[in-house]
Amino acid sequence: MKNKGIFIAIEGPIGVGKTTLATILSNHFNHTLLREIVEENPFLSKFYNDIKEYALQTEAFFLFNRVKQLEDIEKNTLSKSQCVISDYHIIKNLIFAGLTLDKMQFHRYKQVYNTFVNDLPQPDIIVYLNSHTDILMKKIALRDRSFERQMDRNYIDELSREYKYYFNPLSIKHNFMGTEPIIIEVDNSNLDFLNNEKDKAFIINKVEQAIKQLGGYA
Ligand SMILES: Nc1ncnc2c1ncn2[C@@H]1O[C@H](COP(=O)(O)OP(=O)(O)OP(=O)(O)O)[C@@H](O)[C@H]1O
Ligand SMILES: Nc1nc(=O)c2ncn([C@H]3C[C@H](O)[C@@H](CO)O3)c2[nH]1
Repeated sequence: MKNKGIFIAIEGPIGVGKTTLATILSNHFNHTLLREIVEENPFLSKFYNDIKEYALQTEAFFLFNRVKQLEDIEKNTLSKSQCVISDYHIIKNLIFAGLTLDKMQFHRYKQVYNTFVNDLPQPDIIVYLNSHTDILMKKIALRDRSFERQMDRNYIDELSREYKYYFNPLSIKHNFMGTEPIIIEVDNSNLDFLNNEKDKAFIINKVEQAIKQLGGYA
């Protein structure tokens, strides 16, 4: 078992069920839950009204918040051999920024991203969730966050496509700063981790297997 705590991240497009699954897993394993900030981002509702105009501020805010959260989690939790389950991976900054920034902005943003992310803790295991766009749109509508009410189906479609690109097994090492986390890819279009015990046991078992592979204890 490594000296540091195991770091597990859940990723996938908007509304796929990251926070739901991260909460279930952190309760099951009794690990620290790291949740992304959402409502605290002062640009998000303006961003959804005018993506081009507010993209740079929005992406910068998300990036620096996540950098701070991950620095804190390294100092206060992982370095003390405690495990963490996070409802995001910092790679999502690149995935979103690649869609929302113009070419020159994205080029500069990537330089800043690389500078900061190099020193941050990297997850050992990533659960990558994906679902059909129809299902994502339905979940987003059911959750009914005010700033997501006009969510563009094409935006969700493009995001899902970008996620597939970033999580393509052939480009993992390149896209994840040279690291090779264990990736558990699950299409949860027809799974319900929250209400169906069999589905919940299925995903917990997958994570337990990955932890064993790392030589750790769940
Ligand atoms: N397996 C599931 N079956 C049915 N509904 C689900 C399931 N998982 C999550 N939900 C519901 O879908 C909505 C989105 O879930 P959640 O907030 O966990 O997604 P998320 O990926 O964290 O979203 P975001 O990207 O916006 O942070 C919530 O209303 C949640 O209750
Ligand atoms: N533009 C942009 N960049 C990000 O890094 C990012 N991370 C999350 N989000 C949006 C998606 C959900 O509406 C909501 C909750 O995930 O916040 C983001 N939007």
